[in-house]
Amino acid sequence: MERFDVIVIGFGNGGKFLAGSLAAQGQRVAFVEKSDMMYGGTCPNVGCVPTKFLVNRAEMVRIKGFTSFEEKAAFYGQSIRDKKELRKRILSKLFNIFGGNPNITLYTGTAKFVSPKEIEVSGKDFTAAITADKIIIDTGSAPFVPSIEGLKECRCAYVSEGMLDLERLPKRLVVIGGGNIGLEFASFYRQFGSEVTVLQDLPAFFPNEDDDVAAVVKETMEAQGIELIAGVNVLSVKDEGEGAAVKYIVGGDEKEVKCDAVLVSTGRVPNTRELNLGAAGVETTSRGTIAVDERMRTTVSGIWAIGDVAGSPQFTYISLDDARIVMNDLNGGGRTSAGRNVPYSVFLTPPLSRVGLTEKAALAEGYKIKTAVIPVTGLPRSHVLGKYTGMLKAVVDADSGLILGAALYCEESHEMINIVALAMNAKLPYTVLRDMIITHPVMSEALNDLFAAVK
Ligand SMILES: Cc1cc2nc3c(=O)[nH]c(=O)nc-3n(C[C@H](O)[C@H](O)[C@H](O)COP(=O)(O)OP(=O)(O)OC[C@H]3O[C@@H](n4cnc5c(N)ncnc54)[C@H](O)[C@@H]3O)c2cc1C
Ligand SMILES: NC(=O)c1ccc[n+]([C@@H]2O[C@H](COP(=O)([O-])OP(=O)(O)OC[C@H]3O[C@@H](n4cnc5c(N)ncnc54)[C@H](O)[C@@H]3O)[C@@H](O)[C@H]2O)c1
Repeated sequence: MERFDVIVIGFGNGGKFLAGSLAAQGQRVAFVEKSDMMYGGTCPNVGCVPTKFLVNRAEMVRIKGFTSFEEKAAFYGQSIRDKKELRKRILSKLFNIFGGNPNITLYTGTAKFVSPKEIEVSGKDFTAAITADKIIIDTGSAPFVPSIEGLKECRCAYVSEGMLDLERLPKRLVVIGGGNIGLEFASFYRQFGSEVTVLQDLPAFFPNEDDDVAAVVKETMEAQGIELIAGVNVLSVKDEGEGAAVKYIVGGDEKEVKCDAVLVSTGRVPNTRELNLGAAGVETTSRGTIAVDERMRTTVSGIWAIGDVAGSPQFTYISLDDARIVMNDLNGGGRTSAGRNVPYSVFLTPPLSRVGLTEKAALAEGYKIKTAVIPVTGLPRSHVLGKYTGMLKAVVDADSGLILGAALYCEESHEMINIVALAMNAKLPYTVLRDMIITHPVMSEALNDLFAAVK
């Protein structure tokens, strides 16, 4: 059995950071990744990067002025092929990222606990037994597929990963599940030229936003031609000719929608099944995620878990931040995940970005608040881009003047939101953003206007 100082299971963003950082400290690291198609984890291969590549390509349909479905379908097919090439380039770069590092041994195989300090790795043509006093689990998550009649057998039903390889543009796409994945795919497929219907089980879309923000985003998506149907119970998905028929109930009525492809985006479940956690005594939560404390320590001393598998917010930068917390813990620091401000962006057209509390959440938490809401129309950058859609909203603590949260629904909001998050993290009063000198003509100037409107 080969002995290491640390075993890192899973080549996600956090795992990559830990393997590199620990090796730089002179520790001998065994780095285990199950698939040679997944170096780098979900984000660069089948998650953030390919989807945002397609968001960007879909935007070009308008710029290039394609009008017929055939032109759009040809451009879409080429974009998927370009995306596949991009993945190959990223994969080979990530495979070689630790090449020549004498402190890192990369195993391409599935890791399974044999005891709290021993791991068996099963690769294509080898089995290895390895041991270390410290083990970090970063095995991520996989799509959850609900038990809907006919869904698993349906030839044209896909989860996000399969959909990202589909070279034929569906004329009609049905999306089951209106979360981040469902809405982003709905948005870029619509721009590529598909007719899109999103079926959401919850009574409303954007349940984490205030009603005024949710209404503007919904109206905009509908104006773009995306059909958003909430409060739905999907009954069945059946092959029909080359496509499928999806039956559902809404408001007591049974309905049917026909389509060429079905995207199933109904959430993701943690990858724990193959780990044989019982052999190590590592406990899981009622949601199936690995139970961790605020330092990402599991219930077994010497074993940590990070990212999606540990039930953290499912973002690649949180996998990284969890890893920073583990690194800090290993070095004797006291950093925890408590009170972390987690901004995020949903890459719609335009993107919807959020940080902190909504108005309704702030009131529910007992804050005395001031708010500001401004439209995007009239901002200098809007004129430059010719894009006038959206709104911005901020919530401020009336007593302290600190920013409690913001929703930015506008072009470039995925960049702007990090400025607001910085101000919140640094505990700056809202007046700092109101009065800050900001270059021109950029979308961030809107932060001057937004915080000037606080009342
Ligand atoms: C379509 C899509 C779009 C997304 N878009 C965004 C976005 O725009 N921005 C954003 O921040 N987040 C986005 N996410 C979420 C983000 O990709 C994930 O939250 C993030 O990748 C999780 O990182 P992780 O380190 O926890 O796990 P992962 O990146 O999933 O890495 C886990 C790795 O562990 C490996 N593994 C699993 N089991 C084993 C085992 N037993 N042995 C060895 N290896 C194993 C897996 O093969 C995988 O490579 C998106 C996700 C999807 C699916
Ligand atoms: N831009 C980003 O940062 C980004 C983009 C994509 C994904 N992600 C991450 O990936 C994670 C997974 O995304 P996701 O969209 O699969 O999950 P999600 O949890 O965000 O959304 C799933 C949605 O499907 C609905 N649903 C569940 N079962 C259903 C059913 N039977 N019928 C109809 N609707 C149903 C749920 O109510 C929910 O709204 C997200 O949590 C997100 O953090 C992030």
